[in-house]
Amino acid sequence: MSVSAHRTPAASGSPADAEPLGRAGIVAEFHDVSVRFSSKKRDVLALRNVGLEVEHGEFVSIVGPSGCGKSTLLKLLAGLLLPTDGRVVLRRQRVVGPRSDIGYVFQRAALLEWRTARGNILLQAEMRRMDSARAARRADELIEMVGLAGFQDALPHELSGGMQQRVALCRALLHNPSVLLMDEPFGALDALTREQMNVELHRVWKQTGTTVLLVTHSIAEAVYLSNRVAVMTARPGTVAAEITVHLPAERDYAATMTQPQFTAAAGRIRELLGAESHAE
Ligand SMILES: Nc1ncnc2c1ncn2[C@@H]1O[C@H](COP(=O)(O)OP(=O)(O)OP(=O)(O)O)[C@@H](O)[C@H]1O
Repeated sequence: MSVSAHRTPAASGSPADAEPLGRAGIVAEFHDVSVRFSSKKRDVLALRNVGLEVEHGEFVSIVGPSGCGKSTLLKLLAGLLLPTDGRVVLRRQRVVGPRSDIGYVFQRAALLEWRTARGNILLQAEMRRMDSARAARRADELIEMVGLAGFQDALPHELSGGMQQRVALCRALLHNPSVLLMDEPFGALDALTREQMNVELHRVWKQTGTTVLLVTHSIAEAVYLSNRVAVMTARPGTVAAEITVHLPAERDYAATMTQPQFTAAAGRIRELLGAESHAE
């Protein structure tokens, strides 16, 4: 199938542009980005003129109607797709192929069944040929940080869904990526586990200082976790509004849910999404 939003050639990734682009302090940039998927059967304009910037250390969530191109945005930043128009920039270099300086967490943990939790985390190190002693130290630190201590030798089937996602999170953070991309990482978990994972992710984000771009369908999750929430329109998706979340860095879950800053941000996002779902 020929698609105009090309999958990028494997194992490219070296930035073509030597001159740094964009502004210092901005890690990820989408400039006027459009993506069209064209095949004999279908022609889909998935994204239209998307503009978004993510600062170093920021936590930005992306919300929007189903099919508006949220996952496509993450794939563009990872270099797994190239835009039809516009420019995607990561760490001041244009994305021209798969980038190794990102971490990716998906809805399903996708762990190797025959490897222990620690073995799954260290897979990242093996694929990247990282120094094994350093990787092992980092894996142990992360296991401790996400509360998996005592389960490092468990096989995936011995872990709950939440624990499996913690393993996936450790695996994605092992190489200290410049951006952590998370695509509905807690969508398959029950509501209570999801809340616990939100609290843990917030703590891990504060501890590591990693820049995070999270795709979610949960307004509460987006507001609780983020500095900023980008709200997208229905397809062709574009960023309709950016809501800054004015919450303290310390966020107790239950208390946060009732804070006026939380309800104001969540209400505004709900309004914007409601307007979208009624749009033609
Ligand atoms: N590889 C592809 N080839 C053809 N069309 C694609 C491809 N990837 C995505 N699309 C289309 O692009 C649009 C955006 O898809 P995407 O998965 O980015 O949306 P999304 O907002 O993440 O959706 P959801 O919230 O339902 O997961 C959809 O219409 C989808 O069918």
